[in-house]
Amino acid sequence: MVPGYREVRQLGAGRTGRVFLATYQQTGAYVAIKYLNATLRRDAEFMDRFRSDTHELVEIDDPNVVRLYEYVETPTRAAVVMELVDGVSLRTLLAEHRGISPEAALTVLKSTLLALAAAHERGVPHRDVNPENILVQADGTSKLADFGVVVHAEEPDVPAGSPEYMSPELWTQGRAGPPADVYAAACVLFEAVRGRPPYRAVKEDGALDVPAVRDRHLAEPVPLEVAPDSLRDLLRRGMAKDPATRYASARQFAAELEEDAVAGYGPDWEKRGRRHLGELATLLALRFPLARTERASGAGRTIRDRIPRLPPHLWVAGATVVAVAISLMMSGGRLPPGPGTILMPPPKTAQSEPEPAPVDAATPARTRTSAAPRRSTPARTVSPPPSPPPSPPPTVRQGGTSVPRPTAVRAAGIVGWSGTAGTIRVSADGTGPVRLRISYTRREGEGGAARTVRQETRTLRGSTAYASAVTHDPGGVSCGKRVYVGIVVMTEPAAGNGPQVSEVAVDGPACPTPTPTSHSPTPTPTPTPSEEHSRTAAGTPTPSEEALSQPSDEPTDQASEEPMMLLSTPEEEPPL
Ligand SMILES: Nc1ncnc2c1ncn2[C@@H]1O[C@H](COP(=O)(O)OP(=O)(O)OP(=O)(O)O)[C@@H](O)[C@H]1O
Repeated sequence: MVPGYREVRQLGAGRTGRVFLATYQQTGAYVAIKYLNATLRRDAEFMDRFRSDTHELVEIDDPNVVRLYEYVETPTRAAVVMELVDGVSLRTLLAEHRGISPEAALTVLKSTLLALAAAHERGVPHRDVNPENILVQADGTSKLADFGVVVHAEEPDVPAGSPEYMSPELWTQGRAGPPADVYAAACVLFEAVRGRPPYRAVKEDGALDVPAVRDRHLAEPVPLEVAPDSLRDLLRRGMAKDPATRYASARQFAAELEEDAVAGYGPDWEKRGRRHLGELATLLALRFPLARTERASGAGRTIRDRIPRLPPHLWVAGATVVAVAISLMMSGGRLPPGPGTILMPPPKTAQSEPEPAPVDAATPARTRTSAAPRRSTPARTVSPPPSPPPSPPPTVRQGGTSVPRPTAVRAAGIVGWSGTAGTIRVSADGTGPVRLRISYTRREGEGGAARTVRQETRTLRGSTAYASAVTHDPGGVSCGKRVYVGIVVMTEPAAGNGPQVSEVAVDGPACPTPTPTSHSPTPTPTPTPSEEHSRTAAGTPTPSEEALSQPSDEPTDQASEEPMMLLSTPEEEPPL
């Protein structure tokens, strides 16, 4: 294992290695660690190139790129320590939902192209852009992972990469570079809207027919006829067979995408796209890396104990909120109990416990490239000593390289959620930036599915304890109807207690009672016991709600600097 980190559980394994969820021991911040597999480690050419790429990659601090914190190489391991993205891959999302809306597909593509532009401008191609390497978060933003980590094919004469996304010049001349990345990104756009890659061919046994896929990339026209009109130009130029007629750069592709998207879908296209993506990702929240974290380590044993006593009407399920709420509980979330808080029972079937992570603590670190957030000095690679020292060096960095110190978010919580207002509290172990991703949901009645009606992102910085007020217009409620208005809060870096969710019932006004014949007075509706835990849509705000209310809270998907109240005294830390 990488010195200085504690591995929590395996997140998955692909063709290039295994990925673990881990914490940085000094701060408790979550990270993801990828161990490159033996095939890659034995490939001297790959390793030389990858080592040199990491010098550039650690310097890239871009919201569209999964941040690379450290690259650590020992005689027996090569590990990439990176930002943990609490989300799902675009591959998983597409497998569940088939195609996504053109706006959502364009949103993902724009982020991917901006990530590529950031890396290309530092001279680093990605080499394997495909839906597995694009990670989508609950707020609909996405990040590109795995720069430079590309596996060689087992078949002879097949270049490294993923055949369904490989450009003609990569097939014929092995030329990986920015144009090939642009081509692959356009293939991802096609797959996102159609639910399948542009060129597919399978053998009788169901395995990919690689030579047939190659031929189709080389000779078959781009299947534009099955793509929405507004995407055709982008696909035509993005997937041009000749790199000279393709977009000149990822940045140019992104700029033209913006123009076409505005022309085709209006100025709000990205807001809608992100909202759609966020909804789809949120439905898969149980698969987020932090969804099972504390349960896996045993800390979730008292899940039932943490469920506040709720009236029966609050034990209701809407698809989105169920998913998030279950993930919250499985991650050991502790919501402040209150009448407006909704929590779901844990699933009936137990999830299997994770495999213990491989431990390699005795192996001395030999090469280490690292980045601390906002570090300005270039990363350095330490040359391996002639022979490993007899005992492992302390986890202190060799050669003066620094270790990442991302601010860890200890906990987040939602206090006093009323459907129209509430306060999000966040405690962190440092003053570095913490992004709050807030989604507001609404369900029509008990059996209704939750819809995300609004999302916003805020950035908190400069303190270790925050209270950030939110206000929300839950919309109208018809007479005699009840809706459930929810708030889902995630942080980046991910909070130690996982995503937070709270939901309240909001009742519409009483319907007028029909009085067919007489002029007898209309009976006053008697409040049901459950109404003690609801508030009416037209209800008068309580004094505390008034105190929290802010002027019109326009929906925004843009990151914004949040004016906030800083809590400086320890007792004012969130009650989490
Ligand atoms: N930085 C990260 N944060 C959160 N999850 C991650 C991160 N990097 C990878 N994962 C997840 O870990 C799992 C394994 O990833 P890995 O990159 O090894 O496989 P892959 O991308 O599916 O395949 P390949 O190795 O062929 O690129 C995937 O589910 C992926 O979504």
